[in-house]
Amino acid sequence: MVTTTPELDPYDALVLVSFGGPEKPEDVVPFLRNVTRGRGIPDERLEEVGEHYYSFGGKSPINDQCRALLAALRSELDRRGIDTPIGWGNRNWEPYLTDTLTSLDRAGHRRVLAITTSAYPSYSSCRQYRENLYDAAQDTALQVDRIRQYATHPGFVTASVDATNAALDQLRAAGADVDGTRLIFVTHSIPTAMEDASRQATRGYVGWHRAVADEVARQVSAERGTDYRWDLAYCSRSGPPTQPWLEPDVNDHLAACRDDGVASVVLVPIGFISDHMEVIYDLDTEAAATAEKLGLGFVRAATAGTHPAFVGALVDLALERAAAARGETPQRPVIPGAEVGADVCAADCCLNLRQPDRPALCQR
Ligand SMILES: CC1=C(CCC(=O)O)c2cc3nc(cc4[nH]c(cc5[nH]c(cc1n2)c(C)c5CCC(=O)O)c(CCC(=O)O)c4C)C(CCC(=O)O)=C3C
Ligand SMILES: [Fe+2]
Repeated sequence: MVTTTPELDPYDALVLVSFGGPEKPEDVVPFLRNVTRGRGIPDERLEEVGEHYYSFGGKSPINDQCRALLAALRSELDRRGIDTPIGWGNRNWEPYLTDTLTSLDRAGHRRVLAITTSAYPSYSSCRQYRENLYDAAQDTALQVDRIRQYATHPGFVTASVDATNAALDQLRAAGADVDGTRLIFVTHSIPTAMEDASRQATRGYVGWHRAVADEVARQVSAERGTDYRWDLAYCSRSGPPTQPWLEPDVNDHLAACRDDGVASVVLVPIGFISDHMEVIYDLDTEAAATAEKLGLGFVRAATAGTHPAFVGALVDLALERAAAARGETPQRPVIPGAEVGADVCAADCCLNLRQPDRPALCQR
């Protein structure tokens, strides 16, 4: 029989919702087809991205990272005496979200709380997940809610602060004078039209990243007694060259930093929660090579991964969402001056510019 634990009532199941990635070389092309269906990405870009995967044996690290996060969430729930099951479903690869929700439905679950591996507003990181939840829940009796967009939660920021400090320590151990190190916060580029749409109902994709970057830099600066300068740069641009995307590209920005007299940099990938392909290829391979060529000291800080502050924050966010679903008014921790993410998005949140009428869950 399906039961609920009081803390998570009314939810009787949790589900981790992620992007998905190939497990072996034969998966790469079908995975890329799933991701890019109807998105107008040039073939050359797809071949290029396919090579990124093949250069790592055709396997993305993202699925193993989801398994590690699931195990960490399970331990944290157990530690708090919460025995609610937690499932896992992806948007673009096995285990597919549709199959996961179908099995939860067949097992008698009714109210499911989704935890996405994407922390910011924007069509790609918010609404697209909610559209996929809508589609996946279609033939079930499930009611699916989602934890709020969480990048501005203090626990997520703590993980990045620790990672930035560790990266600065590593640079110093290698002999760099880290007082002048530039912190370069990095996230996935998106089309500028998608950024504009994200500002309709929230402070936007860029605004959220700037708030997180500012707070990480502030905490790191305070702890180390040095006023660190920071910038926000972007990776993983795709789409046709005629379409404007957020800039500067991280590689161009490294050159600009060198021209500015900077001797070393720490790249802090605040846009991603784990070391998936964008991180290990676009940053650890490509940007690291650019830095090497420029003679810049370079360390890439860890992503949140299974940092205890991050895992604890996700469980806190689930409890917060459950309290709100019960009609209570929970505390909603947020970093200073930043926006609290929405549990239930506004109708015009992160609009789908291609298919404005496509239905999505977790909105008014
Ligand atoms: C904001 C954002 C996140 C962060 C939020 C989140 O985590 O969701 C993210 C994550 C990811 N993106 C990933 C992979 C890909 N993204 C692509 C394409 C695109 N991403 C976009 C945005 C984002 N993407 C956009 C605007 C496009 C253009 C096409 C479109 O408008 O949709 C393409 C197509 C080829 C290419 O163009 O690069 C691939 C293969 C993987 C898996 C990595 C792995 O396998 O380890 C992950 C975690
Ligand atoms: Fe992407």
